[in-house]
Amino acid sequence: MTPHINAAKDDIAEIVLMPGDPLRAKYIAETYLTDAKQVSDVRNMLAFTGFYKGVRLSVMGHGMGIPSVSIYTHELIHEYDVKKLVRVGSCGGVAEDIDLRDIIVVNAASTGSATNRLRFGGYDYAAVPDFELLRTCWQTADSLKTPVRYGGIFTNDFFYGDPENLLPVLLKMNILALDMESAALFAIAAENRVQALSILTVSDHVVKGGEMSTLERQTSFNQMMELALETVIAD
Ligand SMILES: O=P(O)(O)O[C@H]1O[C@H](CO)[C@@H](O)[C@H]1O
Ligand SMILES: O=c1cc[nH]c(=O)[nH]1
Repeated sequence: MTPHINAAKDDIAEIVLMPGDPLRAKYIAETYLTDAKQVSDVRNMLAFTGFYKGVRLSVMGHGMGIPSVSIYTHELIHEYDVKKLVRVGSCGGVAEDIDLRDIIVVNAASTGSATNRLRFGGYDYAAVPDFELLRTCWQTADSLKTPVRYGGIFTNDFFYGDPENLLPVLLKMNILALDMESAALFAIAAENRVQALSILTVSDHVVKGGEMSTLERQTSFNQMMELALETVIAD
């Protein structure tokens, strides 16, 4: 057990799917896993373990922002020997040709957070997902015929009140969307030699407007969940 996870060591699988929202974790477990049992509830950051098509895996919320995802992924890797972490999150669309409900598979995550720079001795770290997992996801999306966009996102420390110069540079550099965790997830995975991937659904568009309801965010990311689940069992 850790300060933030009260599962017994063997109660967490080597593969963990991670939405920000613990209720989305509950939804995934109830909808897709067989023999799912709740294995952690500290701070209501619910975790479940069960089977998807015979493969044992866990689903756990990671909360919002880099500090939160960093705590949970650190504990999962160091105390529970987790080897594969897949974020299944929401994001804010930025690029003009991105629409509400689009699925984005992140192939690079820039960030304004100082954490990766500190981790990387003051240099600019290129935060990328695990290539094998990314390749499996690409093959899986192809075989499921799931329309997916691949591209760079920006992991933001702000949800409200972005610095004024942020949006223009994101548009200039063809950043597809904003989230608040992927860049740290990729760096932590690389540092610990485990695999990470981030699949996001566009829940709102910061330039064009429009947003999904809270209930929709909790429950209607099914295509993304199926892509993530089929990817981890194929990898
Ligand atoms: O829906 P999740 O996975 O939490 O992802 C996005 O939503 C939260 C902000 O509302 C941040 O965590 C951001 O990364
Ligand atoms: O990080 C996020 C997620 C969804 N929408 C945003 O604007 N930002």
